[in-house]
Amino acid sequence: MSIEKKLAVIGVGNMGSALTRAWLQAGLIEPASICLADADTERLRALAAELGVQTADNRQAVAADIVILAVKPQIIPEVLTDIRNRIGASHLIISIAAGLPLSYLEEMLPRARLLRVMPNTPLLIRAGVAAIAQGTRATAQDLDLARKLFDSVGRSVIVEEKFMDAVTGLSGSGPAYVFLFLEALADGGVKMGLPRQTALLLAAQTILGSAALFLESGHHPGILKDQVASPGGTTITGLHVLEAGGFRGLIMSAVEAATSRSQELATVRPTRP
Ligand SMILES: NC(=O)C1=CN([C@@H]2O[C@H](COP(=O)(O)OP(=O)(O)OC[C@H]3O[C@@H](n4cnc5c(N)ncnc54)[C@H](O)[C@@H]3O)[C@@H](O)[C@H]2O)C=CC1
Ligand SMILES: O=C(O)[C@@H]1CCC=N1
Repeated sequence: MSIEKKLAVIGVGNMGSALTRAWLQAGLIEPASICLADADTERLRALAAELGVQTADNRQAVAADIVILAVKPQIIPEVLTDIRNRIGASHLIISIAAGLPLSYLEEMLPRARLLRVMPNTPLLIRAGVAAIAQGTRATAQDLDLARKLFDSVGRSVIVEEKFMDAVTGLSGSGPAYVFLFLEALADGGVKMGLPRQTALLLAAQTILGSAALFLESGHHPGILKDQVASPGGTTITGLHVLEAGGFRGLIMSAVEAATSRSQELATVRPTRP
């Protein structure tokens, strides 16, 4: 199930390179149909040589049907200055920049069809999740194409744009919270005498298996938690410590803070190019 379009990725740092690799590994697009652009020419050259794709500067790269904007939100105005004169109604532009509203992009690129997407890094192993919000000029076919792109590397959901900052605070940033939890879980095991590698494997498979059990069973997480906690046993003793330490509240506050930061990023962009 490949796509026949030409695709450009502008900004091939953590997320732009992850997307490119993942789409190639998924067989969604041929290397010859991909063009990458990045201000860091050394990184660009190395990645393109490894993946067998073309490179260009930002202006040339947009000789493509689909353009992924994968630079930091603060850099987007600079990139738009480079490309805006070359962007027309034939272009589908997909911005993955945190916080940046579709209204701004639609104003800057007055003819392009636009989508705002928030993916996450597990897409590298085709286990990502991406939320997609539709711009006013984007069509149903554009949404279908975006779903195809992001479903090929995990799952996707369509959301109203007003939810994108919360999505960013939850699943966009979420992998980092989970890695922190994974590391801490393993650290606990190491403190109790387990070898590091064994502790990391136990922690990782516990997180993976628990998430899969939730998704496959369809049970509320509280029911699944209760099934682990034997009366008077070890789990309820551990849970008490987490509750006393405000674990749930802390996680909720992290999502809230990251969401607020995403909202802030909508306003810190430099002035109109
Ligand atoms: N890292 C993540 O997990 C996620 C990131 N995002 C979004 O993806 C975007 C990129 O984030 P990261 O990949 O983490 O950042 P990054 O810093 O790793 O990559 C940004 C890339 O943009 C390049 N760049 C800088 N100025 C440029 C210019 N004028 N023209 C072309 N390229 C330029 C840099 O050289 C770098 O390679 C951000 O907008 C972020 O909000 C979205 C979802 C998840
Ligand atoms: O930290 C960030 O700003 C980006 C957006 C979501 C994940 N990483």
